[in-house]
Amino acid sequence: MQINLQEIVPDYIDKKNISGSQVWGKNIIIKKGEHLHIVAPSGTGKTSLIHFIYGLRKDYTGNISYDATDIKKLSTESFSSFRQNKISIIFQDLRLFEDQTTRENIEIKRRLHPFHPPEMIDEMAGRLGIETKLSQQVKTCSYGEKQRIAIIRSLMQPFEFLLLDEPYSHLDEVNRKKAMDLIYEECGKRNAAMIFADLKELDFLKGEKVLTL
Ligand SMILES: Nc1ncnc2c1ncn2[C@@H]1O[C@H](COP(=O)(O)OP(=O)(O)OP(=O)(O)O)[C@@H](O)[C@H]1O
Repeated sequence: MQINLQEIVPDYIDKKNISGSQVWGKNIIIKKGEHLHIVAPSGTGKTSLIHFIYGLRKDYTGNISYDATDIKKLSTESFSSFRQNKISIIFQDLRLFEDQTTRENIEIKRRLHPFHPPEMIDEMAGRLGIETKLSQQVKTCSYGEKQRIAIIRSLMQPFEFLLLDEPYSHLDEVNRKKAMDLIYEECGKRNAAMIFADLKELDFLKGEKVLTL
């Protein structure tokens, strides 16, 4: 399966102002197993693009298709069930259940569409240094801890595409590296593609495909 971006331009951007963009108005194909980094300053549309690809927003011209299926033509219900096995996401605003514990937040996702056994939650929490937070309510965790919870939650389901919207903004370099290693490993297990949006190119990502908005 592949994602095709065909001449996407958000409705709120004047087409006259996209000439410098490597994404808006261009044709881009993202295939299984590929890693694409979208690097752009604040307010240039990274979140919009991620939400377009995830099917949450349709306020753009152009077409986004998964293989031959144009996502604007899918009903909300059919795209939602398509996503369950094909697309996972880490939202910039994380969208965790604040009154539930870390483990509950991750386990809900794991149970809905299992890819890993429950023990994997402990293993991943240990790798990312939040094993002591598993029984703690999410609302009492720091934002950097919440980002790690959202990362682990996103890795519980099967997927062919993983969308990441500034997932490391509150993580120090050591924790970024640990999280990135885990994400790479999990994408590798599924031969999944990764689309990663961030403000700047991270040092350890150099050498991969980078496009600016
Ligand atoms: N429906 C809309 N109408 C008008 N402007 C919009 C709309 N949606 C987004 N924008 C504007 O488009 C720009 C891009 O927003 P977006 O959240 O996609 O940027 P971003 O690159 O993810 O920013 P950040 O790095 O700060 O999170 C912003 O200036 C935002 O105000």
